[in-house]
Amino acid sequence: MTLLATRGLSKQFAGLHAVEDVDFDLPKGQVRALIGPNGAGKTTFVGMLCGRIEPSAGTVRFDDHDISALPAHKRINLGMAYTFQITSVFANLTIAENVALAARRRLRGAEVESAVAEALAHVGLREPPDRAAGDLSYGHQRLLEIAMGLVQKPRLLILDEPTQGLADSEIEAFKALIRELSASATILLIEHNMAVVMETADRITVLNFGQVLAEGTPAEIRADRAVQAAYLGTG
Ligand SMILES: Nc1ncnc2c1ncn2[C@@H]1O[C@H](COP(=O)(O)OP(=O)(O)OP(=O)(O)O)[C@@H](O)[C@H]1O
Repeated sequence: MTLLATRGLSKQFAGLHAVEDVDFDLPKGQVRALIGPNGAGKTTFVGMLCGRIEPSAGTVRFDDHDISALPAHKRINLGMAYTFQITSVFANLTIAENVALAARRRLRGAEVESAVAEALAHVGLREPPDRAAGDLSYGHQRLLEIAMGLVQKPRLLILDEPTQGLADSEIEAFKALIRELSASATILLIEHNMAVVMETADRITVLNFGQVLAEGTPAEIRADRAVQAAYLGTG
């Protein structure tokens, strides 16, 4: 079953085709990586999926409903969660308070507390929960954001550059986390770290100049000449 689909999805910024005519299908349960050179349109594309960026043309369907006109918060209520390159944690709140805010979208009372603890344990953020989020390193703020996404028990989890700022050991733990999460959620992963992409993704979509250049398994993408030329700089 297809959980998320786009048709003809496009975005122009003052004449620049950031995303151009993208048809994209993400089956339920898949871990899909979205890769491409800097400026290929990845963040713009997911911004349109989430309702943060208004498309110039095209449609987005989620769970077979046309959500193209829905505002971002309604898409979250349908089961989409996302973390962005720019962290959106509240710096003055504690770690636990940040996750609790997200948890209250679906839970009340004592359930919030246990869900917060569970989500923090899940992402492996080993920091005191009463620490101010603003005091965390960039990488740990990214993990906190993932916990904020997870606590909402999303059906689709969109992660934009989640390993940026993480130490090597934390990246290893992150790979395991993705595999574990894929049992209960569909995942769309924008990631520059090719080891993470190759080891966690079921399939990879490659964007280049706003268009889909290739799509396939990690092995197919690794062997694709056009991808090598455009993305890896070897051809
Ligand atoms: N708000 C904006 N106004 C004008 N141009 C924009 C805007 N947002 C993105 N762009 C342009 O659209 C193109 C796609 O950018 P986007 O950030 O989506 O790429 P990306 O693949 O996510 O890049 P990166 O890997 O560097 O994050 C780029 O040329 C970028 O400069």
